[in-house]
Amino acid sequence: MQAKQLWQAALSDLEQTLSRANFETWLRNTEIISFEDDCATIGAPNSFAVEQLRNKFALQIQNTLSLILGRKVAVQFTVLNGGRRPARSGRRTAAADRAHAAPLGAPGGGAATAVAGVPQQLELTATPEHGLNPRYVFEKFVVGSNNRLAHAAALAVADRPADKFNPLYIYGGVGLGKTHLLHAIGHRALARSPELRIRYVSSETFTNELINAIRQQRTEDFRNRYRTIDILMIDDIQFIAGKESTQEEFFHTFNALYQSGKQIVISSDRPPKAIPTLADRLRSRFEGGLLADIQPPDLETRAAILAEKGRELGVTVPDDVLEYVARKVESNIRELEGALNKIIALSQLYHRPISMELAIEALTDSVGAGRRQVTVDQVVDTVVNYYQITRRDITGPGRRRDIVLPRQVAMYLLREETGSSLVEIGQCLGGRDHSTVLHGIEKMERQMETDARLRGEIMAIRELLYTSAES
Ligand SMILES: Nc1ncnc2c1ncn2[C@@H]1O[C@H](COP(=O)(O)OP(=O)(O)OP(=O)(O)O)[C@@H](O)[C@H]1O
Repeated sequence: MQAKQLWQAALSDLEQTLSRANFETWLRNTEIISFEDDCATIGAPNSFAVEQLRNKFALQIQNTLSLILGRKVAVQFTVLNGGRRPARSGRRTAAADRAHAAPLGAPGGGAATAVAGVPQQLELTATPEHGLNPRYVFEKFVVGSNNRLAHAAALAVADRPADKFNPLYIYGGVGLGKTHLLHAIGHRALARSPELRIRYVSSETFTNELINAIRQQRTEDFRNRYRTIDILMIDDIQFIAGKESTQEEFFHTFNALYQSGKQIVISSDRPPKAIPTLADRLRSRFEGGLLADIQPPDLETRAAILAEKGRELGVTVPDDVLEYVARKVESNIRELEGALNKIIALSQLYHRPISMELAIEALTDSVGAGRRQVTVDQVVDTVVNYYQITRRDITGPGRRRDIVLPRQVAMYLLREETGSSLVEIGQCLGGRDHSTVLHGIEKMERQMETDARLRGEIMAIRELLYTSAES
């Protein structure tokens, strides 16, 4: 379990530094198999995933683990032999099988075993039919003034679908609990009426399923599947904005569900009117329901959330530590959890009690260190070297594609790796307007969803960046 805590802390970090698509595809379903002699053995569900991890993410994973522990560690990858095993044992779950798996062939291997008192809630698998994550329930959602309306509306929808708030559109910044609320609606509605057909889906999944259906000439199946759902929850709708055929299909799905009295719940990082590429008719449909925002939590709510996360992990965290962490990480709850996970990981690895001293040590060494370690100049230099252009090219007025792409990559990486504001990024790239920077970043995010080559380039630049930042 100590190894498991370490991996959980690393995943929290990686979730923030990798794109969502990369994290969900390659990292989400990994597990740590052993951590011995400063070598972590990470298991992935199949050999293709192992290859991807080894080729594209090894360095970043190694750096993240090294940062958490404050010393250099090695990493190796292997295929999990428990995760996709045919269900021979009948009653036992795949998770239980994994927990009792025989050594997996890694040096000193052997599955991590649970430590008494620490629940297995870190298991992040979701059941396939409705896509709900068992961790995200109302009981574990802390209500504060920042999310009160969204929480109340979500409860009402779960208890009386398609009654008052249809669609329910929940919006707010990254990592503030939108996904958690969507899943919670699904769990509660199912607990009340198990016969309901419920589906949680990210907009990427919706888009991919649509694309596959078109490719396989099975759009009719696709429509039938979606139009017979009682509660459809679609996460991060901003990603379908700009994708015309997806929007078109979603519009029809939306109408079909709405007209037959079914509930639709949508989440986004911003209100409909702030998504310029959203088709007008979709925007007006969304605005016809309830728009509920989630703001960043205040200090008290942040501390309460941390206490809840500690409880979930079966760990008692002293109040002063809760407050310290809550003061240190202000905006993003995912980051808040990551900070707590790191403290717990250190405490378990070194057999030290959770104290202010340990918390200060853990957070000074590693919270956000992956990001803060690199400077704006390092990012720009690494990008221009990688694309073999000059600083003058990237800061100048040139509009050639071979200059515009590196410039937008630099915008994206400056935002992701240094946390600079749009205005600061614009300034360091030749005095560009913040809206140009925003456009550049959004374009990269969209393109990365479908363009494997661009994803590879960005990954390679990131690796160079961290390698050079280390030396
Ligand atoms: N009020 C809360 N109480 C307890 N946990 C919370 C709360 N809000 C967020 N969290 C936790 O913070 C983490 C991030 O939340 P979530 O994934 O729901 O954010 P999000 O708003 O969907 O982010 P994104 O914009 O990246 O999709 C989750 O682990 C979630 O459980």
